[in-house]
Amino acid sequence: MIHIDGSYGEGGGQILRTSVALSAVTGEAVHITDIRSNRPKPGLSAQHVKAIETAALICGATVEGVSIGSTNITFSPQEVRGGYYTIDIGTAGSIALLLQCIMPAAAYSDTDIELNIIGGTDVSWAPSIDYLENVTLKALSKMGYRCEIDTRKRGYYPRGGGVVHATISPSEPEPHDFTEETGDILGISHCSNLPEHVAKRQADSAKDIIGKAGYDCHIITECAEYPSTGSGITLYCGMKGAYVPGKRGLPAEKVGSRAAAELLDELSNRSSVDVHLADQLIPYMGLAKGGSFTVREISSHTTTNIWVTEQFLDVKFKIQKKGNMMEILAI
Ligand SMILES: Nc1ncnc2c1ncn2[C@@H]1O[C@H](COP(=O)(O)OP(=O)(O)OP(=O)(O)O)[C@@H](O)[C@H]1O
Repeated sequence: MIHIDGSYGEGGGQILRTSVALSAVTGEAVHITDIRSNRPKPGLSAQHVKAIETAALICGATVEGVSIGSTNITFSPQEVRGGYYTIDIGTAGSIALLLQCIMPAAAYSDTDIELNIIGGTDVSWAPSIDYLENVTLKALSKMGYRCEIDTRKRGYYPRGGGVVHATISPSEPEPHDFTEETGDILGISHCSNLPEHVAKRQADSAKDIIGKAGYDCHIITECAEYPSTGSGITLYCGMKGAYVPGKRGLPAEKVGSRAAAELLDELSNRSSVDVHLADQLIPYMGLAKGGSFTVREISSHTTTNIWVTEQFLDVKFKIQKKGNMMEILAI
């Protein structure tokens, strides 16, 4: 059994998700202690419990200590099984983060895994569903990963109620050397149960800033009446993205301009991936035992994910400076 100190590095939810994911892939049981000790409310929250339970469901794992507030769990997996699973997170807990915990192992199933997930699609401190689809999954497809996402309803904080259908097909991760991709900036600006001009103003202010920086951009707007109320914008270009959720009291123009500034910051150097994608690629590069990318800076999520991945897999990551960027290679 592998022991993981959950307080290592970033000490948040990601150590837990990556540990459970790689335990499910390798079949090695894992005991995780001091879970989320660097967060104001340590231990498992509802969305972490749901992620572990879903991982357990798809690989027939027995678990111990999986309840809200728990700081210690044991996860003992068996074989990953294909099939159709319905998962209700019950809150606006992030569907993208639940998938982060499931996706590595799901690729090792003998048949497709179909998931119908109810929860949050556009919430804070997590990738938006549009980021997952247009940045993360696009990058992973270059490594042979196969997952289709269909967002049927968006879910915003606090009610959630978003519905996403994900189909993951069997595949083996392959090494890929990511290089800078240029092109037009694309985006999706959306709102639910709010006047249509909210989505439009978010998009217009982003377009204005992006245009002044000399890029062409195409941002679609979406206005709907879903069970929850909210707004947000995701912009992307190549393997880089920026997501900003709307917030009561935050003008729609600010939401759009923040997303534009964030993406332009990522595009201002020749790196191949953005700071968030960098941490998300690590477990797949570990499984592929190879590949590389450049990024403008290394986050503590990335160094923490490297550490966790090295605990489970026979792989080493090398970090080196490359001009004004950092390069990460899996060996
Ligand atoms: N705006 C964003 N765009 C893309 N990805 C994001 C964004 N914000 C956060 N992420 C990703 O979401 C993940 C969050 O990991 P983290 O450990 O903070 O998880 P968490 O479970 O939300 O943390 P905790 O619950 O401990 O507060 C990381 O993979 C990070 O790259």
